[in-house]
Amino acid sequence: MNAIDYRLMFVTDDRIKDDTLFFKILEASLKGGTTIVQLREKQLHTKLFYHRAQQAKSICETYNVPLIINDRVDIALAINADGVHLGQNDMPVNIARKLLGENKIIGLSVSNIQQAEASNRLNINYIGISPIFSTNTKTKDLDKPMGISGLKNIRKISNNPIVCIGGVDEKNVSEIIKNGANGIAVVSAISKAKNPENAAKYLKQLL
Ligand SMILES: Cc1ncc(COP(=O)(O)OP(=O)(O)O)c(N)n1
Ligand SMILES: Cc1nc(C(=O)O)sc1CCOP(=O)(O)O
Ligand SMILES: [Mg+2]
Repeated sequence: MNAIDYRLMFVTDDRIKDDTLFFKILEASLKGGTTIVQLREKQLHTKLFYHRAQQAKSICETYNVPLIINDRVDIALAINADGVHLGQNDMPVNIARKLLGENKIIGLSVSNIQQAEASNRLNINYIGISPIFSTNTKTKDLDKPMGISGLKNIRKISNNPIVCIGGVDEKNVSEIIKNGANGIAVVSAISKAKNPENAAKYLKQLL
């Protein structure tokens, strides 16, 4: 697998139901310099998720940016996505790896130091510190924010690239990177911006 650029992960916003707007924002984020996209749909039926994934893949390919799928290994396989992002309660990493093969990206959420330690023994490509700060975007199953001190502790022991998610915006991105993260993952900082392309550009400049 080529080296993956984890600097700016745009996580799509499943609050946006209108497909035209959804893909307009995705494309704007790519024009602004998003380096990797995570398609996250918590409510869509499988068929609609699959169609969104297909269209997202074709857009990402135009920009030569990898696309990973949140939670759903089956959708990732169906569209030949570049990988998946898994949480602690999603499909076990070893099974996902068997299904996807060695050349796909697997990201895993970690919310404490024990999970970060355990993740060193897994065949993954990056960890997502989840959440780094508080967020209104995800309301269910959200762990306590780890903050910069949590990031520092995990940086000391982790063998994996680190991507931070949760409440990340232009005000805190520099501090996150200074303290050892390889990248940030954002929903609202791009999807809720008046101009998503400029928002992505600005975040990218700060990285
Ligand atoms: C980069 C990144 N890190 C963490 C998460 C959270 O994943 P998960 O814990 O599975 O929660 P859901 O996103 O599925 O609600 C993430 N999506 N991306
Ligand atoms: C999808 C997701 N997972 C999180 C976790 O901590 O597990 S926080 C989150 C949403 C992040 O949205 P925003 O950039 O708008 O704060
Ligand atoms: Mg999940």
